[in-house]
Amino acid sequence: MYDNDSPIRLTRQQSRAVDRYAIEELGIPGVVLMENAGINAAGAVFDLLRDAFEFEVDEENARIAIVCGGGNNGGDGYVVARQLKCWGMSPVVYAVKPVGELTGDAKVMADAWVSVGGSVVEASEEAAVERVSGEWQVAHVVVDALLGTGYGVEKGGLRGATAAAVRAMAGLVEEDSDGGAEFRGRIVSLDVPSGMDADTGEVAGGTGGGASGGAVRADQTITFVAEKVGFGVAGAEKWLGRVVTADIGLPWDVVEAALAGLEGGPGGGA
Ligand SMILES: NC(=O)C1=CN([C@@H]2O[C@H](COP(=O)(O)OP(=O)(O)OC[C@H]3O[C@@H](n4cnc5c(N)ncnc54)[C@H](OP(=O)(O)O)[C@@H]3O)[C@@H](O)[C@H]2O)[C@@H](O)CC1
Ligand SMILES: [K+]
Repeated sequence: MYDNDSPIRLTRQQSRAVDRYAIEELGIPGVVLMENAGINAAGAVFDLLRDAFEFEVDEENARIAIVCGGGNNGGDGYVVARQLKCWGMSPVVYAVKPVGELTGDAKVMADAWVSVGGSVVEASEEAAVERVSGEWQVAHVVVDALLGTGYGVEKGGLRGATAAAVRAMAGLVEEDSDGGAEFRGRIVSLDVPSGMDADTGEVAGGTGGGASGGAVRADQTITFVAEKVGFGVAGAEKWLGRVVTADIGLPWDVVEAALAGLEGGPGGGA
């Protein structure tokens, strides 16, 4: 974690520039950045678990569902799963894209999770998500690793199994507030609550959601490097919950050097 209290907010382009600078200029592989992101996020999940369920949950009985998308945000989720397993927990990964169809860094991390004996429940069709999401109801922590900075509302709302998974996660909280089936867990989003546009804070369909709209309503968002510009927009706090910033193994002066190379410099949108 940085000790500078996230002094700036990053655009999507700036987030990408930081990753690219580390990979291309400094020679730090993308999987190293992803491992750092995931291990720091796992630490924050562990802290949340301890703080929220101090007297009833230990490593062996913690029920953790990690819902992974098909991009690098999903890759972070597979790292969180592996790290929590190192610490004695048995998280279950739910994958909206089959592990065999992943590419790049996310594929490396998903394969690593399977190699260490981790379990993956594949739910790449909407009906499958609806079937398995009942298991999230009894989780202590549901980790949202579906979409990060790669999603924008200009893409026209959410598609397929991802849309169903976002609806199911939103439903956990809604049922709770309606006095229906009680969800006593916490929802943690990695980098950005899935469905929120990191640049504008917009959510397709607004608060009404709809079949292809809505976003995950997180209790906590663990965001990488720095907050995103969209987090500062009025109304965004409804989706974000408490925001925690996690580093990806890059000292702050390196982040500033990466941003200095972009038009407008490191000021971001704060
Ligand atoms: N080394 C690095 O770069 C690091 C990156 N990091 C992490 O990477 C994240 C950015 O990753 P990213 O760029 O892969 O994008 P991401 O947010 O996973 O979304 C892509 C996925 O979304 C899907 N999708 C898109 N639109 C959709 C829609 N309308 N409805 C449904 N699905 C839709 C799209 O599907 P496809 O279009 O391919 O079918 C694809 O599967 C960043 O937030 C941080 O968490 C950290 O680990 C630090 C190091
Ligand atoms: K997310």
